[in-house]
Amino acid sequence: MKPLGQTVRLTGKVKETIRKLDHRADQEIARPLRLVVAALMLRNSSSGDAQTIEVLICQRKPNEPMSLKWEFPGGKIEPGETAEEALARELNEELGIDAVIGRRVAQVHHKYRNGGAIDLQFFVVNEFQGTLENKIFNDVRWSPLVALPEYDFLAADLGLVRDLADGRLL
Ligand SMILES: Nc1nc2c([nH]c(=O)n2[C@H]2C[C@H](O)[C@@H](COP(=O)(O)OP(=O)(O)OP(=O)(O)O)O2)c(=O)[nH]1
Repeated sequence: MKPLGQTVRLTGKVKETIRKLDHRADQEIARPLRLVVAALMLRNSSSGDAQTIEVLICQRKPNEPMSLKWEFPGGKIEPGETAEEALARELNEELGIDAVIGRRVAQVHHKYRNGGAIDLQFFVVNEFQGTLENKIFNDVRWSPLVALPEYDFLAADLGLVRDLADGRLL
């Protein structure tokens, strides 16, 4: 038996293997799958005879990660919450409204380049009480569905944005 405190010499290959394992463990601990919910808040707008469906979109602040990208209002599900409860809470915190959460229309799994993965569920919101207030965003706008691809959306949203603009989802 070696006495305690004696240094064990590791070969370069063993050191490399340990370094890789450590690195993988760090990533898994630091970056669990984030469960996120977001709202497709819809309204009808009419000009003349034409009816357009508009959706509420929000721009992230300049000092946040993924700054100035556009997204749909929402956020992470907290422990003990259902997806609908989490979304109602987020809409209240971000926009000051009491929303009626409608049907779930899409679910997206996305891996960001920094290694973070998200599971994103989208719910329709057609009804809410209260006055919309921008509490945390750089900008908040109603956009016609067809105009959504003009905005610089978060990568995880791009497929959904295309489907909404092409009339494939709603
Ligand atoms: N609300 C919302 N989040 C989205 C969308 N698309 C998308 O990739 N996300 C991501 C951005 C965030 O990483 C995460 C939402 O978490 P969050 O609302 O708590 O925002 P956050 O920036 O504080 O997140 P984090 O840095 O703490 O991870 O989901 C979207 O359309 N809406």
